[in-house]
Amino acid sequence: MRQKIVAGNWKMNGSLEFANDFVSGVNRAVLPDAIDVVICPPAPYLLTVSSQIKGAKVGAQNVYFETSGAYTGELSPKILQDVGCKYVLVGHSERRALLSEVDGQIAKKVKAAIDCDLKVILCVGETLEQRASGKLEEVISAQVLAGTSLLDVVEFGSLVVAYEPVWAIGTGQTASPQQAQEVHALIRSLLVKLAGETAAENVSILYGGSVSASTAAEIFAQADIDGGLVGGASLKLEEFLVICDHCANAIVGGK
Ligand SMILES: O=C[C@H](O)COP(=O)(O)O
Repeated sequence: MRQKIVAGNWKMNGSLEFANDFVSGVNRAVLPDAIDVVICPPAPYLLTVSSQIKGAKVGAQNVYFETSGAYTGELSPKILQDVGCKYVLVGHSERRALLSEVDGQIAKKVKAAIDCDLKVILCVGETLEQRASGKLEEVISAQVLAGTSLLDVVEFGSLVVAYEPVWAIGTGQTASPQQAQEVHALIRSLLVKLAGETAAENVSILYGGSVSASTAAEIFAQADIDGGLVGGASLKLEEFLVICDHCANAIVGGK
C-alpha cells in the first residue's frame, strides 16, 4: 500500500521562536501514525526542528546536486541528512518561476538526493495559461519525464510526486477534487510507462495548492491522491493537524 503523506512547507516564513513553539505543539498533539507527517521549515531551523520533534519527519525545501565543494550558499544532500532530513522538496514552482530552476538541474537534484537516501518530493504543475491553452498534459508529462530522467526503476521507490497547479498555490482557489484526480491519474500513467506497474503503484502522489481543513477531506478521498503538500495552512498548527487527520481518515475509509 502506498505511503500517505502530509508535508507542510513553511516556505520563507517563521522564526526560531515560531519553530520552537510549533514543535512543542506537535509534541503535545497525537499525530496519526498511519501517515508520514513531514515538516519543511527554512533551512536554518531544520536542526532545531529535527532534534526535538516527535512523530513527524523533517524535510528541506531545496537541495543542491553536488556532494561538496565551492558552491556558496548551497546545501548538499549529505548536509541535509546530517541535520536530520528524511525528505526534500525538489522543483517547487516558486523555484522554477522565481529562481529560474530548470528541468536539467531538477533531474540532477532528484538523483543526488535519492543517492543519499533522502525521499524526494518532486513538484510539478501547470500555470493557468498553460491549462487554458490545452497544454496541461504536455506540461505535466514534460516535468515528470525530465525530473525522473536520471532514475532507475528501483530509485522510484524513493520518489514522491506533488501535483501543484500554479494557479492554486496561495490563491485560496483549490483545484476541484475531480480536476486534481484527473492529473494524478495522468501522473500515475506516466510513472507506469517509466517504471512499470508495480513501481508506479507504490509512488505516493500528493496534491498541493490551497489545501485547507475544509477542502482536505474531499481531496484526499480521490483514488490517486495520497496526501498533500500544504503551504499556508501548515503555518497554523491546529489547521495542519486537522489536515493530517483527514489524510489518515482517508486511509481508514478504505483507500
Ligand atoms: O508547497 C506548498 C504549496 O506551494 C501550496 O501552498 P499553499 O497551500 O499555500 O497554496
